[in-house]
Amino acid sequence: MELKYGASREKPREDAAMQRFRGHRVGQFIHWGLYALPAGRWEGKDVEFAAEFLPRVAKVPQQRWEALANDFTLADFDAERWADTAVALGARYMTITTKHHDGFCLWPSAHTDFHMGNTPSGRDVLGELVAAYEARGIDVNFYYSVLDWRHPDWRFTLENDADNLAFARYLDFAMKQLEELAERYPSVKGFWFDGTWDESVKANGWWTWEVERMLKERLPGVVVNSRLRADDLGARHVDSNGLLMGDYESGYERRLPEPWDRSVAARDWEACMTIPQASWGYHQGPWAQSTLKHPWDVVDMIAHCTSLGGNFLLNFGPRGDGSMAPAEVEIARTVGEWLAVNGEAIYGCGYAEGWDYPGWGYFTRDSSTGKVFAVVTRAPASGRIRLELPTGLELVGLRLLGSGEYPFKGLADSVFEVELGGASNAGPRVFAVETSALAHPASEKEPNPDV
Ligand SMILES: COc1ccc([C@H]2[C@H](O)[C@H](O)[C@H](C)N2C)cc1
Repeated sequence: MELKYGASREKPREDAAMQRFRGHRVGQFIHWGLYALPAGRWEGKDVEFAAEFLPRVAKVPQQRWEALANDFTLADFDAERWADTAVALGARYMTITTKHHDGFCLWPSAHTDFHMGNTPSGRDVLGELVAAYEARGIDVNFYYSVLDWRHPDWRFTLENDADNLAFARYLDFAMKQLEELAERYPSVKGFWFDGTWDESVKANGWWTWEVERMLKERLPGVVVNSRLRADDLGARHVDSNGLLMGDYESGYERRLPEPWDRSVAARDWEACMTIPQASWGYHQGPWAQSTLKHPWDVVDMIAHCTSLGGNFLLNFGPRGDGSMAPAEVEIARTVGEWLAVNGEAIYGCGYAEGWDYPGWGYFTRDSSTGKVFAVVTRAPASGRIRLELPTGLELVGLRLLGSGEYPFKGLADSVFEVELGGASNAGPRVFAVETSALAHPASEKEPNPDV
């Protein structure tokens, strides 16, 4: 159907900026704002919900929430140290909450009084972060919440002309803030929009289309997530013709494509994930701190995303004083040490066409060399894995990344067995799989009676 504000393309972007984003595969998400000060606790009680939702869940009066800005002293905030955690993690990009749902801005915005300029330090947090991360070769993306609980013209729904007039003023305010971000920080590589699920935004698909157009005009190459977009009819992420809006699908929030489904690889996409079970902002309570993910589970998620051509954005919630949470830094370090040895199977890699899902982990393929990797994240109880190659190929070599050649046994045409040899304390093993065409044409694989 004819859409004015639908998808701007039918196929994935292939320009250099998008190829760079796609090849990053691993990013560091950061949620930081006033919510890090109470950190999930209000009036002495733990509120067992995402820390960044505290003002809503605990029904904090607006003035009391705004007064937190006076305590936002950045006593222990050091952009260099944050950037060092991204290096430790092996992240190639970082996405920072410029403004979350409470409306507080991490930059001195000219369009509101609720920003860093009106805090004791007055520091431009975004400016310091952009400098520190880019000094380490790490791209910076901006998260921006369209939803704004504080702005008087925000509306969840549009019930009457007064609502429409107010919300038009709000959209104008938000457009001005986005123009301001593009103006002040022109090296930013992407925008991650959030807070676009309400009826008010869905009824203004034109505005979401305009935002994408404005940003791409001012910042050529900039990457925009699908979560910004609504079309003429209010369809989100994917337009009413079934085409992806924005440059990559960003619907995977605290979840990955389950079950593993090769059709996901047809699009660019990114999954974002918390380290605690369910809080993006730092939550000090045992409700959050007792649920931190194991580094090897994070590695499994990274390999899962890569095997389906997606990026993985792991979230960090710095504490109210600006220090990173030690437990999160430790997880970053362990994951980064794994990536330092095995990143060859992740960075610049994607879906391995023709290689079936093996069950014990994932196959990935280097998008430029075609080299295939086997990432064993769920070693079978037998201690051995079966490598089933695409028909017509034979296994001529296995190289355990970080060590060297690895033995295997041929069981039949295109089926090989690999003895893993006990658990590895260095985390999931990765093999580079070298193959060549079978000397004799292999018989077709046994037909699978279940299909
Ligand atoms: C359940 O409804 C939600 C869940 C998460 C969100 C926000 C989180 O605060 C975080 O910013 C995440 C990326 N976003 C979707 C918003 C609404």
